[in-house]
This record gives sequence, structure tokens and C-alpha cells, in this order.
Amino acid sequence: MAETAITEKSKGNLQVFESEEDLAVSLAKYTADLSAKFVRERATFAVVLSGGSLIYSLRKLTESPYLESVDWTKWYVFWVDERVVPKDHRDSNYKLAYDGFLSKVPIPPGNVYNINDALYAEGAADDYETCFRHLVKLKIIESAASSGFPKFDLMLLGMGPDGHVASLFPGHPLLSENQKWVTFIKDSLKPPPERITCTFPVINSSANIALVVCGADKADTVYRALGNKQDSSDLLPVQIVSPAEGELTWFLDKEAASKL
Ligand SMILES: O=C(O)[C@H](O)[C@@H](O)[C@H](O)[C@H](O)COP(=O)(O)O
Repeated sequence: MAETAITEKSKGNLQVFESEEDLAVSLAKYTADLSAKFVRERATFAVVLSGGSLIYSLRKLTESPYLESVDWTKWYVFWVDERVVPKDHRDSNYKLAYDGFLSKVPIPPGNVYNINDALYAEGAADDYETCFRHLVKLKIIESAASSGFPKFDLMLLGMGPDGHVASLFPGHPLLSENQKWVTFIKDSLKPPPERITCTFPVINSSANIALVVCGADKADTVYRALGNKQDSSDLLPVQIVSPAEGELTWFLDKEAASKL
């Protein structure tokens, strides 16, 4: 059961669910509705996934009615961050998403854009940015009118207990990267250390962002991001998520929201 509260625009729409099960039901509807809207408007739906528990929370999309009703042939799938490991490695976000989601829905394999796992971190980041630039030219990915950064239709983000999103960690210099679309990190606090990640200008150019957060271990950070006491001096990565021209929706289970 969702209690929906609309908070200040900068903090986004906040939805709190009794259980992760309820959250998953609502997340599937939200994603399917956006898919229908973008397919109607531009015959394409460009979706960005993260790793972690988010993939499990997408499971209802692989079931009826969405398995039949979503136009999966129009989906284009990307990753907001990826671990620099072979794509069949147990740490691979591609493998996680393939096993838990992509293998269960009929998205054309050619529409799934994982990183080139034959390259080192720097090369893989550059290569992924080149791929985005090519798809922006083809209008498979929209372009943000004001900045020229890619504007994905939907970005599905998780959040770590420390407030990281994608592979953008608290206090890391990459938080202020404002030129590159995709960059790399070799000292990720969450293993494995080598990753590629979209930058904040790309994340914040998205048309829609869902921040999907479950569990009591994240309650303090959720409070810091959404509670009334705001300290703008030392922003956590999750607090920098703020789509300039898009919509941010928080999906929280009641444990994650317990300190609000
Ligand atoms: O590759 C990754 O590690 C992720 O993309 C990362 O940003 C993840 O989304 C958060 O760490 C939350 O993960 P959990 O939901 O599993 O806590």
C-alpha cells in the first residue's frame, strides 16, 4: 500500500511502501507507464539500469500483465555504472540484469548496450561515451536542449548506505566532473574497485529518475537526504541527484523511510 506524499520539487516525489513487495508492484507500473508514454511519443524507450538490489525490485515487469503489454521491442537498455569485469563474471552488472530481468523479457539483444569488457577502465568509459554520442545522433537517446548532454527517458538508480549512487562515492573528485558523459574509477569503496560510471550532468539530464531504496541500513542516509535538517555544505552523492528538467521519484520501503 503506498502513502504518496509530494515534497518540495528539488527532493522529488516520495512514495513509501509497507513492503519491498508492494514497492516492486508499483515500480513495475511506473516503468510500464513511462514505457507506453515514450513509445507513443517517440517510438523508443531508453532506459538506464544500475546494479545492486534494484534488479530484484524490477521482477514484476517480467510477469503478467507487463510481460505481454509492454512493447519490449522499443526498449534500449544501458547501465549507469558497470564493474570492469568480464560480462559473465559474478560482479558484472550486465550479468546481474541479464539473469534477473533481461533474459525474461523480449528486448532485442541488439538494443542492450553493455560496456566493452575487453577494454581497461579508461578505454571502456571512453568507448561507452562514444556509444552514447552515436545513439544521440540517431535520436535513440534524446539530447538535453540546454546542455547537449544525453537525456535518457528513465534512469533507475539504487543508493548505497553511504549515499553513493551509480559509482559516484561520497567525497570523491568525480562528483564534480562536469565535462565527460562517462568516466572511470579505480578506487571504488564498494568492491570491485574498477568501474565505469555516468557522471552527474548525464544523470541529472534524465527525463525521469527513480531512486529505489530499501532496508533499515539506509534509513539514516534517507533521512539526511530527505529530512528537514538540510546541510548543503557536504552533499552526499544522492543529494546531488536532481534532474534539471525531469522528474525524480523516490521508491522507499518503510524500513528505509523509518527515520523520516
Ligand atoms: O554497481 C553498483 O554497485 C551499483 O550500481 C550501485 O550504485 C548500487 O545501485 C548501490 O550500491 C545500491 O546497491 P544495493 O541496492 O544493492 O544496496
